[in-house]
Amino acid sequence: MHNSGHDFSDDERAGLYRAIYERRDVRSQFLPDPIPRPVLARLLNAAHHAPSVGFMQPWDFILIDSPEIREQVLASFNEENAKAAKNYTGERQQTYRSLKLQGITESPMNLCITCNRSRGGDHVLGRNSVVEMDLFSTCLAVQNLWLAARAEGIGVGWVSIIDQSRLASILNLPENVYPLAYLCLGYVSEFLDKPELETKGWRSRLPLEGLVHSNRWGAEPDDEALLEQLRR
Ligand SMILES: Cc1cc2c(cc1C)N(C[C@H](O)[C@H](O)[C@H](O)COP(=O)(O)O)c1[nH]c(=O)[nH]c(=O)c1N2
Repeated sequence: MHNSGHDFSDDERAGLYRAIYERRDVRSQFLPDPIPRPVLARLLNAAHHAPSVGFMQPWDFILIDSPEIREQVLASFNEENAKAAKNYTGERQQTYRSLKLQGITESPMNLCITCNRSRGGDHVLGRNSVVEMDLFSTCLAVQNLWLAARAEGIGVGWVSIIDQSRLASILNLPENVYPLAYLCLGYVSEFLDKPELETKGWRSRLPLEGLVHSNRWGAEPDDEALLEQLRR
């Protein structure tokens, strides 16, 4: 059968999967080396080629190198992180406190990807029933950038332990613009083999076979051949 969409070479396909499997959330391994502008432009362009509801392209990219702004963001992180630590007790809390959950000042740059909730006007194609579709679209821009960064040898860390309204005010965001992702970017000393949360015993990857259902929630697929592949 001729399949003209099957036009990735084996190497190209392997490269894409490699970026997917070897992408990591980076917090501790940042090097101070600046990101060359052509590389940064490629990452932003990768993000800008994400799918978006009604082709809304709700994202903007705030490049942050100001030490003062980063210190303000870090202060919000420290406050929110102290609150978050109180959700745990005993050994779990000790483990939580031992986790490094941001690289705001060590990374050579921070990037906030925002979602402009009113871009495209009142009626965006595909956003009529579920208004959050713009946020989901912006998440895809984040993931595009994250994968492209991996292929460029650049680590990305997502810091969500920040008060969003404080972040919006630090970055001077207009009313309709939501600070969707606060990211730390930079070259790294290494990409870890596994998520740090797994290595540190916080949580491990769930078996995929238990997450695949057939037609209705809870019904295990009776496709043994597929299940066997999923167990690998
Ligand atoms: C929306 C969102 C928000 C956050 C994260 C991720 C995502 C998708 N992650 C990273 C997260 O812990 C990590 O992705 C998982 O542990 C899996 O590890 P790898 O990304 O595969 O290395 C993350 N990590 C961290 O150290 N501090 C944080 O605030 C956050 N916040």
